[in-house]
Amino acid sequence: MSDASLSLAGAEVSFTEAPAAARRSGARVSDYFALLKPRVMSLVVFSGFAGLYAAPGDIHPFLAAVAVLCIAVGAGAAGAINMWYERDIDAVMERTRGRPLPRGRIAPQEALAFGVILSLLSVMLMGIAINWAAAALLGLANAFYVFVYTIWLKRRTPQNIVIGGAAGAFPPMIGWAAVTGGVELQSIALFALIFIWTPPHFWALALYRRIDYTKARVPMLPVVAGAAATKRQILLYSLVLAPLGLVPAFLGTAGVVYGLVAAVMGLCFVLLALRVQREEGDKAAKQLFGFSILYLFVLFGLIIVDRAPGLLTEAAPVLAAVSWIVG
Ligand code: HEM
Ligand SMILES: CC(C)=CCC/C(C)=C/CC/C(C)=C/COP(=O)(O)OP(=O)(O)O
Repeated sequence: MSDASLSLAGAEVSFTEAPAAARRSGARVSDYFALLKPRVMSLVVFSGFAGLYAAPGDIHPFLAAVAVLCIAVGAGAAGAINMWYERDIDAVMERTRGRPLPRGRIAPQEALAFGVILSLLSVMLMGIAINWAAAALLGLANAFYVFVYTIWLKRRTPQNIVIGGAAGAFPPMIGWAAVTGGVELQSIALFALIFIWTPPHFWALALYRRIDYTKARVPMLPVVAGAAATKRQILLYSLVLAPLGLVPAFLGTAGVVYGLVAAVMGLCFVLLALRVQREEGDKAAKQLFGFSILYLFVLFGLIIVDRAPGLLTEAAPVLAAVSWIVG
């Protein structure tokens, strides 16, 4: 067993590498599943499906399911490679030290092989079964997350997620391309929505997890520029996001119900960002992080529902949640 320790901002941080034997044995299906970052993947799959569902044209339901599976596996595989590359910082951060690699449940080379093989399989399957435009976009998103965000930017600049966040904005565009075979203004608008949503989504979390990032020496904005500057940036992006959320309604990707809900939720987003700016503690930042996730789920949910009017009644719980938050 090897112990490692490092001194950061006056604090002694130590972590322990798991024994090699533990790294080789005992990996369960659940450990491999955890490598796919399943909770983040849920929203990736949802937004990818919304892009597919909203696109003009027909796709056989079986092929639609294959396309969504490819998006899910491709995104999860990128997450596995990200966890392989970041196993050193994941071992230091409280939020991530329970992951399979720092816990020694899976050997690093196995995680890497798992991620690379699934990445290649998802892109190949998308190309062969669906079309090569969707496959190219999936490969690009995967490479962007691994090479641009994880390897190049994350440890170098506080703008890491502004640029690298493009990776997570691809899924609706991939879903759209699975149906149409191309990229159009409407799918670019869905991409832009997630792209601008990502910085407030992540900086809200980074605000209340900044000790973790300081320990791990990751130059996230709250660590490098401080809380006040981060809060100003969050507000700025929220002010751009609120009107951007309306664009799918203007472009006809979604209807009036979507437009109204997007307006209300955009306003709530800005109000919460203002609260983050006013408050000293972490409570408002935690609320904004949670709300950011609800925001995307609801908007992309309504893009789906607007295409299938019969589903509107099934969206009642979501609308109830929105009115609860507004109230
Ligand atoms: C570079 C861009 C992004 C960064 C840096 C980022 C960062 C994070 C982090 C650190 C977490 C906590 C994860 C955990 O410990 O489970 C998180 C949670 C989450 N993210 Fe993001 N995120 C980004 C983009 C996205 C995108 C594009 C989506 C989906 C469209 C997304 C969906 C989610 C969801 C659903 C959660 C909640 C998971 C949970 O329940 O903990 N994120 N994000
Ligand atoms: C192929 C495809 C569609 C890819 C999309 C991948 C995707 C959802 C990227 C979003 C970026 C993300 C979740 C970053 C997590 O940050 P982090 O890696 O810094 O988080 P961590 O600290 O939890 O590891």
